[in-house]
Amino acid sequence: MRLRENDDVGEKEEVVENDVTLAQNQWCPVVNAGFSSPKRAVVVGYALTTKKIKSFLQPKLEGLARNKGILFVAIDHTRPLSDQGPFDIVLHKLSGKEWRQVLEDYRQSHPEVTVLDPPDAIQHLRNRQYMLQAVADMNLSDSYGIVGVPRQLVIKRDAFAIPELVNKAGLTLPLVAKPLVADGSAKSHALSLAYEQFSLQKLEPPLVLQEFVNHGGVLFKVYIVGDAIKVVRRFSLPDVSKWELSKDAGIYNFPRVSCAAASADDADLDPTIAELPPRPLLEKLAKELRWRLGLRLFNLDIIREYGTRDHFYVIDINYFPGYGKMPEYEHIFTDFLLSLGQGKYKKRSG
Ligand SMILES: O=P(O)(O)O[C@@H]1[C@@H](OP(=O)(O)O)[C@H](OP(=O)(O)O)[C@H](O)[C@H](OP(=O)(O)O)[C@H]1OP(=O)(O)O
Ligand SMILES: Nc1ncnc2c1ncn2[C@@H]1O[C@H](COP(=O)(O)OP(=O)(O)O)[C@@H](O)[C@H]1O
Ligand SMILES: [Mg+2]
Ligand SMILES: [Mg+2]
Repeated sequence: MRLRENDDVGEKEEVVENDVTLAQNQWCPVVNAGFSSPKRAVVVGYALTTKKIKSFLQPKLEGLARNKGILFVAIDHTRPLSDQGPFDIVLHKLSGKEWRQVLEDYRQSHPEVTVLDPPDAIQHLRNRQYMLQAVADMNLSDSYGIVGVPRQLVIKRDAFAIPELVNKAGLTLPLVAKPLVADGSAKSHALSLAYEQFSLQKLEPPLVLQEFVNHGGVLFKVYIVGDAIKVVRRFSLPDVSKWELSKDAGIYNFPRVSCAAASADDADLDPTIAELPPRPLLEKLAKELRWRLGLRLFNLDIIREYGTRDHFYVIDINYFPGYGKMPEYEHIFTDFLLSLGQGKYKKRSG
């Protein structure tokens, strides 16, 4: 099977082909408490873009995986999935309707295989109208802080109507305009910052208009891998002042803000801006989102409203993000895959 390009939402596609068939049971020596015992390997079939393979499947990860008894095997797109493996886990980040259907059929016919993650749950994140809904529904507020989402408005068509719609909805400028579809294409990452009401007509729907929240130019990336959480700091868009707003600055377009954002972990920053969100708050948020979204591999972009200590906004959620940039991802990921594999064997024998 070959994946079709540009099906429903003009998706990016890059297919990696490989011809690998495994023997029915892959055995692999795992060093355990000083002596070696043969254990069945956890076989992870992967379907990833070339870019993702390069950033994620790094030699250190593969080496560590091998030592822990995890085998990564490339999925061959020219052959039926059921003829390959057998896999314990299927790890994927490819787009396209056809591929989604292949995965859904495979999940039905192979309930014993963990597909990371279910295609319909991933699909939910590909539309910015729904992406943050789960966070809004949670209404998380406790002694550690408040987590919300910026107010937003969906514009499907007719750019001329935007100023009036924004006015009616009571949204406050400046606004961030984000493409409605978040399909990983360059276009889906292009943002505009709109400072002035009538320039809003220049925007190109379909899009989401989100209130810009001043946050001191620092963003927190919260990486989630199953139950594990890691947070890093990144530089973000700078705050917008009243003075800039009064200049009627119009609209600024950014081809892609997020990928250019450097790490801010080692920067000398104002501690009131750089302090990480409280761990218990993130634990609660991640736990609830794993359940609500039905995903185990994702990250959240979180900002702290400038001038507050504990008002946070989730502005973006990404499926299977760039884990290569997450500290210690090799250990965290292999432990996670192992726990999935072991859980399954226990279930079978229990
Ligand atoms: O490529 P990377 O390592 O920057 O990872 C991208 C993510 O960066 P992050 O880890 O959040 O800094 C990136 O996150 P942002 O949307 O940029 O916040 C996306 O997850 C991106 O996937 P896609 O293009 O939306 O399908 C991710 O791209 P893919 O690697 O999945 O293509
Ligand atoms: N509501 C917002 N308020 C302030 N800054 C924002 C807001 N939304 C996005 N940004 C900035 O724009 C960047 C990209 O937006 P994001 O929604 O994360 O899109 P992408 O999916 O392309 O990463 C963020 O990393 C942040 O710097
Ligand atoms: Mg982002
Ligand atoms: Mg994103």
